[in-house]
Amino acid sequence: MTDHVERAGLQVAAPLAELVEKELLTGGVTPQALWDGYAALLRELAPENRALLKRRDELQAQIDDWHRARRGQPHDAEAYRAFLREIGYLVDEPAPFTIGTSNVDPELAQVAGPQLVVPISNARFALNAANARWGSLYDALYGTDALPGKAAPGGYDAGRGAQVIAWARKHLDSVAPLDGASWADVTGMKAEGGRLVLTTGAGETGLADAAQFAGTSGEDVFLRVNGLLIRLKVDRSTVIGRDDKAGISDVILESALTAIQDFEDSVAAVDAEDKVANYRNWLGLMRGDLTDTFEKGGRQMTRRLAEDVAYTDPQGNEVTHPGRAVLLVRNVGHLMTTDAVMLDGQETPEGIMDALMTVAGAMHDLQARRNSRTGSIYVVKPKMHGPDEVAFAERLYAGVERILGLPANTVKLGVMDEERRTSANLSACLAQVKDRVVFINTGFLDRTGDEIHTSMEAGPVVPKGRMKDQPWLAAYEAGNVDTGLALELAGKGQIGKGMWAKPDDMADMLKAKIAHPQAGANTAWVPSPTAATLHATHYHQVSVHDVQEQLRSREKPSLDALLTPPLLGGANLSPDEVAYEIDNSCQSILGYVVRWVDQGIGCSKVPDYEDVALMEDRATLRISAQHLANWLKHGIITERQVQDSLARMAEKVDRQNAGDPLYQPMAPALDGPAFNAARDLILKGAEQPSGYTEPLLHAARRAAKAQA
Ligand SMILES: CC(=O)SCCNC(=O)CCNC(=O)[C@H](O)C(C)(C)COP(=O)(O)OP(=O)(O)OC[C@H]1O[C@@H](n2cnc3c(N)ncnc32)[C@H](O)[C@@H]1OP(=O)(O)O
Ligand SMILES: O=CC(=O)O
Ligand SMILES: [Mg+2]
Repeated sequence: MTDHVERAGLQVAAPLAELVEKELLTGGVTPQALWDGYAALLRELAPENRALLKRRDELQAQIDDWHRARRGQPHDAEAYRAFLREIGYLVDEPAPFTIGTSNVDPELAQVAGPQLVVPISNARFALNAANARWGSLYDALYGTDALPGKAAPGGYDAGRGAQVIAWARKHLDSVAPLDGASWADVTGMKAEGGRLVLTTGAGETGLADAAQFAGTSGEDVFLRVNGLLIRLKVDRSTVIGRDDKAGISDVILESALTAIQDFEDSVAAVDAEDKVANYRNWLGLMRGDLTDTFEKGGRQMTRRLAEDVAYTDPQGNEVTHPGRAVLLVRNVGHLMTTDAVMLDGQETPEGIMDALMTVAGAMHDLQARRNSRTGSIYVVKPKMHGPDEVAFAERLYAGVERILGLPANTVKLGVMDEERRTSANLSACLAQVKDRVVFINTGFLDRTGDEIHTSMEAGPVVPKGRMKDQPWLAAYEAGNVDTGLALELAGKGQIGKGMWAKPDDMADMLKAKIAHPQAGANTAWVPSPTAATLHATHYHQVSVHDVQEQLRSREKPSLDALLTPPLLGGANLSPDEVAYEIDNSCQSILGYVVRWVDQGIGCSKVPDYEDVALMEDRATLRISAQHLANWLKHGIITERQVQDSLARMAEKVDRQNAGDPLYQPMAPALDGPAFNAARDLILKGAEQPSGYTEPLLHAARRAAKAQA
């Protein structure tokens, strides 16, 4: 274990003490004030944190007993609802209130657009995410499967280029139409008398909606569609601009309005060294001086944060527009403890450490205001169960503000709606943070894991692929939007939707993810900058504001629908279906866990059973592990089948990773920390707290690090 030093009665890992004392603090906060405040906060809150986790376990035990006693009987929605109310899982609706969060940047409060998520552990990616505010539509279309076919290798493929240009022109015709002409006819563009004048073969024309003209920079033209900027880059010196009638060399979209720098499910951080490296990346982003030097395409390059974008508006004013996404930071949840800070010989809650360290780091931005122009600090809090846990978060961040001398509610909170007890009591949860909440996001991946775990004893659940058709999911997604609208979150923050987990499948994303703005969400998660740029086109097509206005009057989904467990019931599964499901889940569990445990990679593109690259993180792992644990418990599958599948799938995963020089094969030994963790996640899945994967993953990664 890392050396510890004593600070205000705490045992603090030496690298963390060094970070705090030499780099982290600003705004007149002294190390002594921080350590004193931290110790007092821990004495007050750590016991409460433990009590909240105990309460989770008690409720789960009562729910398990209820289901066991009714095994084989049909689901009785009324009795179940009454029972959940009696045990305190369901609480009363709060007294009427509305959300009162203020000082929120327009990227969260007013404009609808994509939200990118990125592991904080990778500086190169973290910088890229910040810079993903702007992305080339031409590149996003050219280099992915968004359009049929593929670019021919070696140099610019003019045929592919023509496809890209045609798509982009058609898109502009649909979202920024011209008066009686097509963008494909345009041969020149100029600003004249505050209007955009476009030359075509048939003469001059303008935008059908003149207000969509946002300005110019040199020959470049800026349009604004539903609040998002589109830059038509004009450069006849490039291969594309030279052959383009209007000289347009690229169409650059305002893409990731916001990005979440993630300390949670996409990273593998298990000790003080890992945490400090991650805090340092966040600090660099907040100071604005983070850089990363790496080799790409045989060339050494250094990545740094992008500059703002300047243009002249139609009235002739010089405008500076952000060049970077507004960054939020996702802290860990309430579950895990850390030995980076010990109190009275005990590990302390990691969430308390994250709160203090990430908010202290973000204070560097409060002067410069390069991230938040309104002087806010945006924290995302995951995996909270119900109003008491949200109230605890409120006290935690209020306590952090006091220690750091920040005005109340400087810290804004994004609440992940991703545990069932939160979805079922969402208004009561938000009442606890009503002046700080800045987003509610349906983290449907964790939510699916919790759905399975909560009803573990109720019976076997449907196959993973059928989860999305279950009543609870529709009620959850709609209920989140309806609650956000009813509490007047619109205009003050984000009503968000979940991740697109197939980073290589952009054609499908283009078709499917328009459903998110159409459902009234003013943001939704994407896994990469390219996906952000393509998803931005959906917000051009859909006015989320108009959708939200229409949704206000719809009937709220029923609580009973939300609480209907996704059970298989009498449905029969063929042996082939069962076998496929086991192999598919074992393969994805192994594929993810082996990189997590052996290499400390918390989020990766894992080739699935059919070699399709899927984004896997801890939430997708939680689903697969809980799913198999549930089928095992109810005899749909046997332990023997799981063991056999794990052995076969380990060989498959070894083959899929054969090209990675750092990879340690799991077969034939099948007894390394990674393989054992994967097996335990299934065989001991039912007894993991809320079905979480962190305890087993952390233990295995620490063992692997110790072995190395
Ligand atoms: C349930 C939940 O909690 S979901 C939230 C957790 N999930 C995430 O955070 C997903 C984030 N995404 C990722 O980590 C990555 O996209 C992965 C791991 C899925 C795929 O990574 P890779 O295989 O390396 O991606 P790929 O090779 O397609 O792209 C690499 C390029 O895209 C960039 N990139 C890819 N994803 C991201 C991202 N999320 N943010 C910033 N840049 C990114 C890389 O920086 C790289 O560009 P560069 O070479 O110029 O630096
Ligand atoms: O955090 C996101 C999720 O889907 O879980
Ligand atoms: Mg989650």
